Amino acid sequence: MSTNVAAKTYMNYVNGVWKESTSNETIASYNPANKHEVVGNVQNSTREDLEEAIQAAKQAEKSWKKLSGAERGNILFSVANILENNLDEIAETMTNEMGKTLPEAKGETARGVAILRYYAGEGMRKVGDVIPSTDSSALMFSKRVPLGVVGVITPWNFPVAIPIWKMAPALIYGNTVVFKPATEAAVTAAKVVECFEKAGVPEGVINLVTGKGSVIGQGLADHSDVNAVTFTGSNQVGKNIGSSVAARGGKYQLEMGGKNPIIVAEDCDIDLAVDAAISGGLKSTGQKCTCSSRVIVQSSIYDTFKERLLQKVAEIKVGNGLDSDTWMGPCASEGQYNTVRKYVQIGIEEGAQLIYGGDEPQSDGLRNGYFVNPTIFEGVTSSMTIAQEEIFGPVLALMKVDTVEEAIDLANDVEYGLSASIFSKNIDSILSFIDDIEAGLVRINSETAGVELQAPFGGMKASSSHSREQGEAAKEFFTTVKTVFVKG
Ligand SMILES: NC(=O)C1=CN([C@@H]2O[C@H](COP(=O)(O)OP(=O)(O)OC[C@H]3O[C@@H](n4cnc5c(N)ncnc54)[C@H](O)[C@@H]3O)[C@@H](O)[C@H]2O)C=CC1
Ligand SMILES: O=C(O)CCC(=O)C(=O)O
Repeated sequence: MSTNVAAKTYMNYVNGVWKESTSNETIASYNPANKHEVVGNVQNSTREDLEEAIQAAKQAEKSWKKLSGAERGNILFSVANILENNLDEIAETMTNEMGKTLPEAKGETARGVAILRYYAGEGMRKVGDVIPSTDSSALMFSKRVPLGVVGVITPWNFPVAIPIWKMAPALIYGNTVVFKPATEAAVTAAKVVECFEKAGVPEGVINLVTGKGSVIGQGLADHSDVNAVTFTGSNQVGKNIGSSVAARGGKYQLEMGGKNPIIVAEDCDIDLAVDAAISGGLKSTGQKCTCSSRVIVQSSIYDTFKERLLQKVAEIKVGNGLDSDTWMGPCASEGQYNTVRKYVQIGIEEGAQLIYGGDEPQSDGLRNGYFVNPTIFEGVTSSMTIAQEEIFGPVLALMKVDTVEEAIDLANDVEYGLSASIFSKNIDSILSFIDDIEAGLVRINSETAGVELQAPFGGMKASSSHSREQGEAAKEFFTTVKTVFVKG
């Protein structure tokens, strides 16, 4: 464990108090644009720390759930205002900590504000239905009630939006939270939790415990006082969490990987499709579960599409996300950088043709960061590893097909089913795509990435545990239903 004394050390937040871990150890969170810069040190927490947080959350739930939805909503409105007032600082921390460009980080933080306001409003909306009883003198109704303590385990790629789209609905419906963020974004997470503290969220209602996934994340999954766990991250970790929570009868929700296709049909607006492949595939350095990674193009327009794509990709400026002319920042960590390099090598070895990138930018200012150039392969077939596995990097695989039917079959030929898009002006192709594509997010003439907070979000197949997040769908996960029968 390295502690950099020059960088600030961030504490856990347990029962309304910022406190050190009982381990007396911290973990450094590095700037991926400059691997020598420590953005902050976070607590390397122990199971003892976690136990204290879970018990605080359990205790706090008794009075938190007794507040009216409107009262809880007022507190979330306040969190939203405080986050908005601190937007620039939090966005800058995000860029420093995980590399996405400052405009993207600001956009994400503003989205966090909007999500908080959306769920604050939910506090005033209905939590049940009156159902006619067969007994005419009885009143029967359903009432949604909180689950109890919710464990929130989040990744580094959306360090503000993902924690907030899990914590805000958990809280508004009366649950309390123990939040374990990815270490690569834990400083940003601490700043988000500060907004909840400043808004007057009562002690124990939200708790932050940083540390290793195998200790704190698994500890949440295993603990019988944690009634539900919501997770976003890799498939491997997600599946383990799901089985651990299920084994003790808890509720779980997993949002995991994608291998999202964009189909480019011969009748489409090619320039729009090129822009969508670039924006959907390479923004955030390809580190979104909704990123386009397979570009499936009809053969009659393949050469034109490829030529325009190569022209546009050549204009991309890779650099530090804080620089105003940077379009694409670094990979978020050394591990992520190594993963991208590994997949580029596998692509070459398996016979795909590398037609752009695959290397690092050569500028002196970028040597200390985890930068890679945007990368394009062609001649990719469905059996290749780079057509099947989530890379989570700026790598596009071009695949050629003769018909839209063939394109849809190819698009479905992966274990994932998160997001998928088609570019076409033909209504028959569009309708077939809507019906036949195996994806939770179906996008027509629009890139695969892009999520609206008021709509259900989640995937089919191995991409999720089949529940949905965000919008009204969140109510399904964060509450359970009582059916009440009243007779005078
Ligand atoms: N679907 C998505 O949005 C994301 C997908 N990924 C995928 O996962 C790959 C690896 O990224 P990682 O950051 O390592 O993801 P990860 O799945 O290891 O980490 C996600 C969260 O789970 C926690 N965690 C790790 N091991 C755990 C364990 N054994 N028990 C409980 N919690 C645990 C982490 O600390 C973090 O908070 C990426 O290359 C990408 O393919 C990563 C981040 C987000
Ligand atoms: O595309 C988005 O805005 C959300 C993506 C996401 O949830 C993720 O990458 O984990």
